[in-house]
Order: sequence, then structure tokens, then C-alpha cells
Amino acid sequence: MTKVAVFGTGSWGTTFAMILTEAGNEVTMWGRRAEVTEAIDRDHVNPDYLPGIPLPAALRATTDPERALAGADFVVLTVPAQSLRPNLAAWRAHIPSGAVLVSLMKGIELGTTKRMSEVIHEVAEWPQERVAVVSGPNLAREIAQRQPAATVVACTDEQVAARLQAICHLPPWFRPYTNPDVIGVELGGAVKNVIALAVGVSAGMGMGDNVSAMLITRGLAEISRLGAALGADAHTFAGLAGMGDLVATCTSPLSRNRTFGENLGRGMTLAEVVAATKQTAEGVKSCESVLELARKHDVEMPITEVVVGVVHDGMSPAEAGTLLMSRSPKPERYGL
Ligand SMILES: NC(=O)c1ccc[n+]([C@@H]2O[C@H](COP(=O)([O-])OP(=O)(O)OC[C@H]3O[C@@H](n4cnc5c(N)ncnc54)[C@H](O)[C@@H]3O)[C@@H](O)[C@H]2O)c1
Ligand SMILES: O=P(O)(O)OC[C@H](O)CO
Repeated sequence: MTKVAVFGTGSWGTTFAMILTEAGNEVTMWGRRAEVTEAIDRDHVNPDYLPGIPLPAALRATTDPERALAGADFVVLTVPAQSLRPNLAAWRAHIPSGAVLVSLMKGIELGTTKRMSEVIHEVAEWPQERVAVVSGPNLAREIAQRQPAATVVACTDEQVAARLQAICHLPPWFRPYTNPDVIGVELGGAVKNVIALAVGVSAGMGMGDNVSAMLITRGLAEISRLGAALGADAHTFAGLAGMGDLVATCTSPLSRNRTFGENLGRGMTLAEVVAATKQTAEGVKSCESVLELARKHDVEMPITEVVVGVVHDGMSPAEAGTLLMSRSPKPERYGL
């Protein structure tokens, strides 16, 4: 039986651990707080992140990283992106040398502008061919309620991607596709959060579907331009980890990023929105690292720029809208 360690007992970590367990793997979760790991292990619930969802009885959870990692074939990492580096540094000594490290995280590291797979490669000193990424339109709560979903499993080693695909394939509930384009799959997941903040702000201001469609479509153009500069495959952005995740996140009331933006658009202050947000909205921090990455590569990302302005630099949502709409007119395929 394949052994999997899942690090992070938040909504996506717990949901993915459910899928892996029901697909027949031996799964142990690691979490920081004993009350959460005990509830998962003993009562088969995660009241903090997935209230009301029964978890499989075979799913184990512990606060001891060494115990979670013992004999693991796959190590799934799903803590907030900005906390990965120090956490992984503390865990790496106990990771079995043949394991595949898997990122479920959708963020870009502040300061370094690194993608999560790059942070894993660097901190764990792990070969790229055994670092994989899972990303797609995967709103955790819908999947935990057993609605069907598809995702993308990316790894430069296609055999490793196929092994990971096999252990998380759970018909008729969860359908993973493989893709060797790790850069594109990660960028799609991280940057869509920034665009979802923008769509949320516009919805909070009372704007309608034309504005959402404009931001989603021009957001995809921004993601594609950044991807081209970083060596991603353009086809990835037309797939589940690109367009798919962008649409799901920008349109769903379940999205923490869209909801965060909506609250800002309604006129709440940043401090009020942060206080009202109980789960990780990665775009709030990653908008700054995405913009820094774009500037390093001389890529124009006007929506990302105004999101940084509104979230971090005191720009009003109305000013942001005016700035975007007053840019010089261009052909639609400009810069693509
Ligand atoms: N929730 C979703 O629908 C979803 C879907 C796909 C991908 N993701 C991505 O998965 C990642 C995790 O998201 P989530 O939704 O599970 O988040 P969450 O907010 O639901 O849970 C985060 C987990 O990390 C823990 N945590 C917080 N700070 C930590 C720290 N400093 N060190 C260690 N642990 C810490 C929390 O206790 C919690 O267990 C994010 O990058 C997110 O973008 C989420
Ligand atoms: O709730 P969000 O905004 O973090 O989005 C969740 C997932 O990434 C959707 O695929």
C-alpha cells in the first residue's frame, strides 16, 4: 500500500487527504494544533476547516512530523505559501530519501519570487524530477461534499506524474490529468488568486458580469504573458490549471480571494477584511511577489499592479478602475 504524509490540516489538505485515503492509500496528516489532529484521528471530523463533513475512519493525524513522515512514498505540502520555507527546513531531516514531494500550494514566495516547487527543491535539496504540483479548479468545500472535480498533476518526470495521478484518481469523484509543464501549472494557480481579488473588488463595488468577464479575460492575458517570459507552455493556460481555475476562483462565492476582494470593494478597510478572513487568501501576499516577478522579467501586468495598489498602497477601488480603463488603447493580442 502506498504511504502518504499530508502536511497541513486546512481545508484543502484535509480534502485531499480524504481523496487519497478513499483511493486506498495509507494517509497520515500532520497539523500544528493537537485539538485539530485529535478531532481528525479520533472523531473523523475537522470542525475548524470542514465542519459537518465526515472524514474516513482510516485517516490518521498527528502533531509529530517524524511519525507522519515514517515510510512515506509521497509527502504532500499544503501549508500557507509564505510559511513553507521555515516549516520544510524543520521537516526535511525526517523525509524518506526516495519520497516524492508534492505541492498543493498556490502562492509565490515574498522576497525571492520563487514558485513553491522551487522553494521545495532549494530547501529540501530534492531533485526536480521528484517534486510535483497539483493545481486546478478545486474549491475544497465542493470536493469535500463529494461533487466531481478535475485537477492537474505536474512533474517534469512524466512517470512520477503518472504515479501521483494513479494514487489520487478516485472515480467518479476526482479526476487528475498530467502535464509536464510545472512552471505553467504553478503560475496559473498563484496568479489567478490575484485576478480573483480584482474580480471580487469589482463585484463589491456593484459592478456586473461585463466587468468580471473583462477582468477574467485580460487576467488570463497577464498570466499568459508572465508564463511566456518564464518558459511555460502556452497550452497550459487554456487548461484546467489556467482558465479552469481562473473561472472557478473568480466566480465562486466559496473563493477566499474573491471574497477578500469583495469586502474591500464594499468599502471595508484592509484591517477589517483581514480580521474577517479566517482562512488563507494567498493572493493578498502573493500579489506583491507576482508583481515583483513580472517587473524582473519586464512583463506588463496592469491588473496585478492595481490589486497591489488597492490591497497594500491605499489606492481606492474607484481609482483602480479608472486607471485600468484609461490605459492607452491597444490591439487585443498586444504583448501576447
Ligand atoms: N481551500 C481550497 O479550496 C484550496 C484549493 C486548492 C489549493 N489551495 C491552496 O492550498 C494551500 C493551503 O490552503 P488551505 O485552503 O488548506 O488553507 P487553510 O487556511 O484552510 O489552512 C491552512 C493550514 O495551514 C496551517 N497553518 C497556518 N499557518 C501556518 C504556519 N505558519 N505553519 C504551519 N501551518 C500553518 C493552518 O493551521 C491550517 O491547518 C494554499 O496555498 C491554497 O491556495 C486551497
Ligand atoms: O478559496 P481560494 O480563493 O483560495 O481558491 C481555492 C482554490 O484555489 C480554487 O481552485
